[in-house]
Amino acid sequence: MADQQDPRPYDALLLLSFGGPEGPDDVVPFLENVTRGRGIPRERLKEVGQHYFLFGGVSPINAQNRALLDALRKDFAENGLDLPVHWGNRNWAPYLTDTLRTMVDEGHRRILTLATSAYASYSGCRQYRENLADALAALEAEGRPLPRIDKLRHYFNHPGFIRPMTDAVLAALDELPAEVRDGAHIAFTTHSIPTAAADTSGPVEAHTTDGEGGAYVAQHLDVAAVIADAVREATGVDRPWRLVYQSRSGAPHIPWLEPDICDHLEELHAQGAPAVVMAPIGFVSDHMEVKYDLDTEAAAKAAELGLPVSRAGTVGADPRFAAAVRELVLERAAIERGEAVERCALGALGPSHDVCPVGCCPARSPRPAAAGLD
Ligand SMILES: CC1=C(CCC(=O)O)c2cc3nc(cc4[nH]c(cc5[nH]c(cc1n2)c(C)c5CCC(=O)O)c(CCC(=O)O)c4C)C(CCC(=O)O)=C3C
Ligand SMILES: [Fe+2]
Repeated sequence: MADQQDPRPYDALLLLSFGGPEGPDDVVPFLENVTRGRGIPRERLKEVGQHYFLFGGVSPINAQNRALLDALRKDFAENGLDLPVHWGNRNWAPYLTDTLRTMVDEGHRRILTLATSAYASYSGCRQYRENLADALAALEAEGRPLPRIDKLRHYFNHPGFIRPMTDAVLAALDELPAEVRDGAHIAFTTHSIPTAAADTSGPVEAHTTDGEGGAYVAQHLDVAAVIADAVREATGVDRPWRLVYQSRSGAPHIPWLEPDICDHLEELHAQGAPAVVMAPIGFVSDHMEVKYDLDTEAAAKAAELGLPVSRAGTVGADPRFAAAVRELVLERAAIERGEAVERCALGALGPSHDVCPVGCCPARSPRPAAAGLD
C-alpha cells in the first residue's frame, strides 16, 4: 500500500459526463434532453436518432464511464488516495442532480469535478458548469445544504492523456497494410463547433475574431503536434497531418469549423495519399460520435474511395489516464491548501488555468454557471 495521499480540502470526486441512451425507448427522450432550446433542425435529429438505432438504441458512453469509474477507484485505492468517486450525467441517468443530492446527503461539502471533455469550449466546459449551477439550484430549492464545487483544469496536454493516444495512433498505423504505412497521413479529428463558439473559447486573451478558433483550436493543434512528433520519433517517418472536424450539427447557414473528415478523406485521396489514420483526439472515449461518425460514416466514405484507413482508439479507461486524474486531483488539492506543486503539461501551451476566469467560453445567452468566476 502506498503512502496516504492528501485530498483535502476535497471530500469527493464527481465524474461528470454527457450520458447516452441504453435502449431503443431511450433514444428520443435522450435527444430531447440534449437539444432542449438549441434550435437543432428536426431533420438532423431524425438522422442522429438513426445513428443510435443502428446500434440497438444503445450508446457506448455509459459503459465506458462505468469502466472509467472502476479504473479511477482502483487507481485511487492502489495509490493511497482515499476519495470517493461518484458519477452523474448532463443528459441521461444517472442524472447530475440525483448524483449531487446523494453526495450532499452523504455529507460531501467540497467536491472536485472531472468532466469527460479535455478542451475549452462552451459545449465542453461552460455548459457543464451551467449544469452544475442548475443542479445546485435544484438542491437549494429542496432546502439541502450546498456543497462547494470546483472543476479540474483542462487535461488535453497532460501526459496521461497524450501518451495513451500516441500509442493508439501507433497501433492504428500497424493496422494498415505494410505497403501504405509509411505514406499514411494522420487526420486528427474533433467535434466541429460553430466558428463563433470556437473564436470565443477559453479565456478572453485566447479569443480570436477571424474564424481561427480561439483556445479550442489552439489546444487541439498543440496536442496534434505533440502526438505527430512522438509518432515521427517512434517510427522514423515524418507523416503529413491535419486537424479536421466531425459530427457537425446546427443549421447549414451557420459556419462551423471545417473541413469535415469525409471531405478531408476525399481531398487526400484526390492528392494521391495512400492511406489515412483517423485519430479522434477531441474525445475521451469511443462513444457514438466515434462509432458512428468515424467507424461507420467516414469508414464508408474511405471504402467508396478505395482509401485504406484505420482509426486510433481514445483514452477510455486506460490506467495511465486514471493515474493522470489522481495526479490532477492531488495537484489541485495542494494548490487549494496554498502549497507549491509541479503542474505537468506537454506541448507549447503550458498547464491550463484552475478556475475559469470571467468571460471564459461565454454562452450565447448568459446563464448561471458554477465552478468559475462568472
Ligand atoms: C464540443 C463537443 C463535444 C466534446 C466535448 C464533450 O464530450 O462534452 C461533444 C460531445 C458529445 N456529443 C454527443 C452527442 C450529441 N451532441 C449533439 C450536439 C452538439 N454537440 C456539440 C459539441 C460537442 N459535443 C454541439 C456544439 C452540438 C450542437 C447543439 C448544441 O449546441 O448543444 C447532439 C444533438 C444531435 C446532433 O448531433 O446534432 C448529440 C446527440 C455525445 C454523446 C455520444 C454518445 O451518445 O455516445 C458526446 C460525448
Ligand atoms: Fe455533441
